[in-house]
Amino acid sequence: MRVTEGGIELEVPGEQTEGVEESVFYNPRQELNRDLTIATLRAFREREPRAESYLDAMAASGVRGVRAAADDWDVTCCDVDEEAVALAEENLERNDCEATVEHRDVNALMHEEVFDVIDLDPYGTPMPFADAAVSNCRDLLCVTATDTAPLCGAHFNSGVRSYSAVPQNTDYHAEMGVRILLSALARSAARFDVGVEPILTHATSHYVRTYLELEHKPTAADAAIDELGHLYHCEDCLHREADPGLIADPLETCPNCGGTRILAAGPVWLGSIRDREFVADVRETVPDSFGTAEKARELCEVLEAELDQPTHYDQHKLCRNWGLPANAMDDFLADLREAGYEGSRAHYGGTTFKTDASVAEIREATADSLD
Ligand SMILES: C[S@@+](CC[C@H](N)C(=O)[O-])C[C@H]1O[C@@H](n2cnc3c(N)ncnc32)[C@H](O)[C@@H]1O
Ligand SMILES: [Zn+2]
Repeated sequence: MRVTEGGIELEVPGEQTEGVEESVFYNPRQELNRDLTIATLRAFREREPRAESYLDAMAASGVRGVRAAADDWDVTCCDVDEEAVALAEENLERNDCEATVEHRDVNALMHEEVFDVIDLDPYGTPMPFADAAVSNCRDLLCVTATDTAPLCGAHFNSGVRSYSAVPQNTDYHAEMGVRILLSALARSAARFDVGVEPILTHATSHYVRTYLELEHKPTAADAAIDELGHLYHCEDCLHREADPGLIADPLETCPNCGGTRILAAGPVWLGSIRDREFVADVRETVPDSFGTAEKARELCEVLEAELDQPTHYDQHKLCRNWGLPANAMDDFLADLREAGYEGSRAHYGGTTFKTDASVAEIREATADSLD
């Protein structure tokens, strides 16, 4: 079947069912991910004009590589699957794009060649590719993780194995995934004296995507490790605390409700998940012609305003826990701000928000409007 995306045309094996293209080599549900990738590459090149080479490490149909090549990146597409490689070659040719195509295990390729930008887009966890990628990527590492159940603690053992960290299943599960992934990538990079700075990260429908600016310097690696810490979460009242540093000092009793059902997670990334200015640049770079332009810009806008507190709340879950009806999110946030706290929406869902107020303070600040 023929697919058009971001101004390029692809031929992929598969069928269109009810308007949705289904193919092992092309996932239409990742178009937002790819549109944001291209916008990020454009914004990043403005920031780092030296960046020229882009490795589409798991090319499949070659869609990322073709789109990057159409934008004048010096592209290498790699895939271990023979059919995928043939397809990527066809799709490059169909769009008059030039790129090097490699049929091999991308871990071997990354250990042999250095790239300015590496894009990891595997099925499931990216961690088997992290060492080769962080040590052989010069400037920008783009990573997708689709194994959200292990990342958020729903598949606990698998999460511990893949990420060498303890995830916990909480009401902020997608954000738990973001922070577990960033922690594991920061620790992988640190082993090669590389520091990571997440300049854009989002959790969207069953995947996490992050863009890490790399600095090859021991002190930068130390700075990234300084962003790690632990989270303690009360299962009874949803009170949570962030504990910076690698040595955990877990809460035994909840300071809010006195409960003892406390979950401890970590090491997680407690730092910022994006650079506000960079995200604004990405938003301004998204052209109207992209299929997901509106969604991509909206996501950037929310990310720009999102507070840096390491865990978001879900207004509906809080209200349910309190046995109170939820009101409009804007009124709820206005109450928080009126009481002197910071409050923002969060990109994890329509009822999610961030604040510097504790659960008890949120309840007090919003009580009059909810009763
Ligand atoms: C999720 S798909 C990539 C989708 C594509 N990047 C896109 O945006 O549509 C994952 C691809 O990784 C390839 N792959 C898996 N292990 C690999 C390895 N070790 N080296 C290179 N490619 C690999 C698979 O063959 C598959 O085509
Ligand atoms: Zn509690």
